[in-house]
Amino acid sequence: MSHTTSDVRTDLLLRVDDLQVLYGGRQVSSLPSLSIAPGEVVAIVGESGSGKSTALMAILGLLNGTSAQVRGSIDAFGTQVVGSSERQMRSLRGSEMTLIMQSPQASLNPTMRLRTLIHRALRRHGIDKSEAASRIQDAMTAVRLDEKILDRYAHEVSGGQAQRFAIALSVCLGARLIAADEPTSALDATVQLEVLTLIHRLAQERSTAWLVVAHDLAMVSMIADHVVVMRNGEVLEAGSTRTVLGEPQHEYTRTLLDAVPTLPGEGVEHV
Ligand SMILES: Nc1ncnc2c1ncn2[C@@H]1O[C@H](COP(=O)(O)OP(=O)(O)OP(=O)(O)O)[C@@H](O)[C@H]1O
Repeated sequence: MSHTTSDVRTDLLLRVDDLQVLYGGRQVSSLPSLSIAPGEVVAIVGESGSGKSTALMAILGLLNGTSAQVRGSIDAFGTQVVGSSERQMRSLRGSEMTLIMQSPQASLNPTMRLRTLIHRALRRHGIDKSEAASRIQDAMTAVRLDEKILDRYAHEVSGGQAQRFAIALSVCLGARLIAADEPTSALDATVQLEVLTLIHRLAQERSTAWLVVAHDLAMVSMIADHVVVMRNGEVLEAGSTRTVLGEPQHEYTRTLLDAVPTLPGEGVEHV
């Protein structure tokens, strides 16, 4: 994941250099270097307030035009996110890269059936009806959800189903990078494992890249290829998950690891 400026990789979907986010002159998040290629899962971990979500929001361009001061370079799909207009970012978000929230039910419009939501999203991105039907079928198969569920409203599905639906929506739109902010925190343990398995499978089978914010290292060890450990707005260590979690260099990472109870059962291969 780390690189030097001479190390040019043409397959990268995302490349971040010297990112800093400040509010009122105070640095709340920074990422010196991060890159993601197709099929890679990168996790940003750290305790509450360490700056994980802020980094994710900056990468998605969601801090552009806010009181946040964003410095550095974020190249997403060849577009420079820092300083981009909301119009430019909108065409990128929802097609090339999407965001999955902790609780998708809260962000899904409660007055519409899931089928309407998915059709509207596809229409907004210029996908016609016949193409939409085949994309929906493909995405629902990918996330292992029965298409019948599309006749329901968001409040009529479980948290796990809603999260799968949110992922299906991203798949439908053709997202090559899915950013996810604590995608399993609101789910119970068995369902968490199902969603992690799904993330892992989409990365493996469809080369979907993932940037996942998490505080749960058990989850990270199951799905992530690379991990970035943050504290107080700074990166403490970063590298392959095997190295960072297997031989943590920083006392803080060891503390986070000590806080992991036991890894939940099988279902996903450990990286
Ligand atoms: N709009 C804002 N204005 C001022 N400070 C902010 C703003 N948004 C976030 N912060 C600050 O930035 C810091 C990092 O917050 P962030 O939400 O990125 O942390 P986090 O690691 O994702 O935590 P959590 O796991 O609790 O979501 C915090 O100190 C927070 O108070």
